[in-house]
Amino acid sequence: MAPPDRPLVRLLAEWLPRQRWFGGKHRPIDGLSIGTATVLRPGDPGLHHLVLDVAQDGVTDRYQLLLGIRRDLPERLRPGEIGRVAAGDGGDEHVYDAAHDPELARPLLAHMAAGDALGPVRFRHAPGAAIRTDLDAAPSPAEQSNTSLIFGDDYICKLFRRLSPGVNPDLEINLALSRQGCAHVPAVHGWMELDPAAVGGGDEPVTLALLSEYLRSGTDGWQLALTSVRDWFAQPAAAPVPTARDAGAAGGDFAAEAERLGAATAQVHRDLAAAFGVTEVPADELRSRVADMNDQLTQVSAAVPELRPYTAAIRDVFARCAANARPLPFQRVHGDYHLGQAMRTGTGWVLLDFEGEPARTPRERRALGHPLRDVAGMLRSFEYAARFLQAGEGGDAPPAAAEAIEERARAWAERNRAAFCRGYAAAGGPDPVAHAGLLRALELDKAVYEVRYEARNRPSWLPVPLRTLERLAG
Ligand SMILES: Nc1ncnc2c1ncn2[C@@H]1O[C@H](COP(=O)(O)OP(=O)(O)O)[C@@H](O)[C@H]1O
Ligand SMILES: O=P(O)(O)O[C@H]1O[C@H](CO)[C@@H](O[C@H]2O[C@H](CO)[C@@H](O)[C@H](O)[C@H]2O)[C@H](O)[C@H]1O
Repeated sequence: MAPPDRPLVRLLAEWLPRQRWFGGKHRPIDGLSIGTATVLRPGDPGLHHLVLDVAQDGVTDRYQLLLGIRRDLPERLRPGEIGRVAAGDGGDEHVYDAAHDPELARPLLAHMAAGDALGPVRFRHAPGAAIRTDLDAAPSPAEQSNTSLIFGDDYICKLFRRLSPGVNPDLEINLALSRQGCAHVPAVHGWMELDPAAVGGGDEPVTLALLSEYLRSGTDGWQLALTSVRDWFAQPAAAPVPTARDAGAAGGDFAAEAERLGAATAQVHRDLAAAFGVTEVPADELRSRVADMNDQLTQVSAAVPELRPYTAAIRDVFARCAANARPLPFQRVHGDYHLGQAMRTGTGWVLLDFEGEPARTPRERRALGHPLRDVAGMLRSFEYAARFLQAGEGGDAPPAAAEAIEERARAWAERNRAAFCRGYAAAGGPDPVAHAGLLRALELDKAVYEVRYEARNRPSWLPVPLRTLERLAG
């Protein structure tokens, strides 16, 4: 038998940067230590909850890991293998990411149903929730900033990978919206949290996981939008280039859904305002936000040279927004709103993932903002859907065909953007048309964020936000 691999912390430091959800892939790890280690299930297979303190560039971020330990690792669990460590008896055992092990996921439900506390890890259920404990888990195919487990047809349990101090806004907002009777969020059944004393204090427990109703009939907005774009591009090449108006004649039109999504967004904004309040902020506050937008622009153009041709034009738009600043109503918003954060179910649109942008600080994620910030996020997403397929369809096309594809992409995006804004305003949201300068600045700010996000996480997608910058910044 081969000798055991290196000590666990060394294995983890090598394994972490390869994970999709690891936020520090672009920086070397200077140090890694285990902050807390809690046995959730003894034996073989064993389940341990770890909080990892990862030091990078003078900043320590906290991640959580459900660590599985098995003497023999079945083939199906190999993709999650971290390595082998020495066992107490002189032999060795496999350590792996247990988020993908159905046998080890079941105890999480049982602990939530019972409201257990194991060391600093506490399991909670929502008032009145009776959690089923007989369900097996399968990993969600949608691996994004976090990792989710799907329990039968009933629950989805999101494990927050990077931990922020205090209550995670996703739990905080979902609970608050449920209390408002909001029809556009999934029911919360339970959650996991960490005693703050175990990680250096703080008043609030640290949210570890969120167990929600699984929307089994739902399809996420990104997939629906791509299907529509695909239909639209599949029109015969000889057909006249469509305008935004006649894009609706194509199969798979998305505009009616975009309009309904706009209306659902306005209703959620209204419920957020009712739950957390609205504050009228002075013009100076908006100018200070624009200064933050300029700071982000400076940082991203230093790191991503492809952004530099657009920097001056973006700054001009930001400057105009600051010059026209006036008092505005600010409130809690979604904060990272895009088509992948909304699911169309049999009864309507449901909004997901109120955690805010993964690269932002906890303070920024909970900060009040203008609701058009979310509108801007979704408008960007329509551009993404149109341009993402355009890259595949138009990549090798001769210039004339590429131009036709570009016009089709633009027509699809324009039609759906307009429909979303119409639905949003008709349902009582601030009219996007009446706030065009603010909206354009917010869209550009999101596009700059996306340039950094893609450069760090999915470099092959970088052309997607860049492709829209010329028009948006011009
Ligand atoms: N309640 C739910 N029911 C069904 N699918 C869901 C649910 N919540 C999330 N999903 C699926 O998981 C994906 C990622 O969820 P999300 O909360 O956005 O996670 P992340 O924070 O990792 O981005 C969504 O795009 C959706 O496809
Ligand atoms: O969903 P997350 O909270 O993980 O958000 C991050 O990842 C998103 C991608 O998964 C990213 O969204 C960008 O790509 C989407 C298509 O995949 C597109 O619809 C969005 O408009 C675009 O911003 C999001 O920005 C990031 O925070």
